[in-house]
Amino acid sequence: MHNSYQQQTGDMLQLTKIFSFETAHALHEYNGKCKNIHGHSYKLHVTVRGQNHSEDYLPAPGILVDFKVIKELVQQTIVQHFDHRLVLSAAYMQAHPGCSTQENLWVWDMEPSAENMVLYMQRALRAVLPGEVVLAGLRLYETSDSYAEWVPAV
Ligand SMILES: Nc1nc2c(c(=O)[nH]1)N=C([C@H](O)[C@H](O)COP(=O)(O)OP(=O)(O)OP(=O)(O)O)CN2
Ligand SMILES: [Zn+2]
Repeated sequence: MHNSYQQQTGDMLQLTKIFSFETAHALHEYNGKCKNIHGHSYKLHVTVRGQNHSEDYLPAPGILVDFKVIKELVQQTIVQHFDHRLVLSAAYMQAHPGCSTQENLWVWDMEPSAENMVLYMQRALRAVLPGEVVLAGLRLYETSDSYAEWVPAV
């Protein structure tokens, strides 16, 4: 008899935690309304998986990594930095110098598109994740029907 977590199938055990934050941005050289400063209620889905899949089940306390640990790490490395911030590229700032007086401004070398944000987030998070888990994916919803996703190379 096998327990619920069966190595024989080669199945992967993953955990996902979802975060929300509000960020304003603009896309330099974008041909459309997103060239102007506007905000999104972002949703970030953070998925981790275990490094070691040799057990039929997880011994007590039965968890891969505490959801609380993921929560604290993501809050510290991502949410705190993005929430209620205005993210603009250096190129955008050069074209719109008046924005520099904004107290919550965060200037990036790159454009703060969903793609570049998720790339930044995977770098930041992979640097702090505990050894027993690896980052298996990040999905950043900019709107309810648009998201950028990072998945590791196989
Ligand atoms: N590949 C990407 N395309 C777009 C990005 C992005 O980050 N990556 N970003 C934007 C805007 O910042 C914003 O997301 C657009 O929001 P919104 O206008 O609400 O989205 P839609 O165009 O899908 O909404 P409609 O209201 O249906 O026009 C644009 N593109
Ligand atoms: Zn936008």
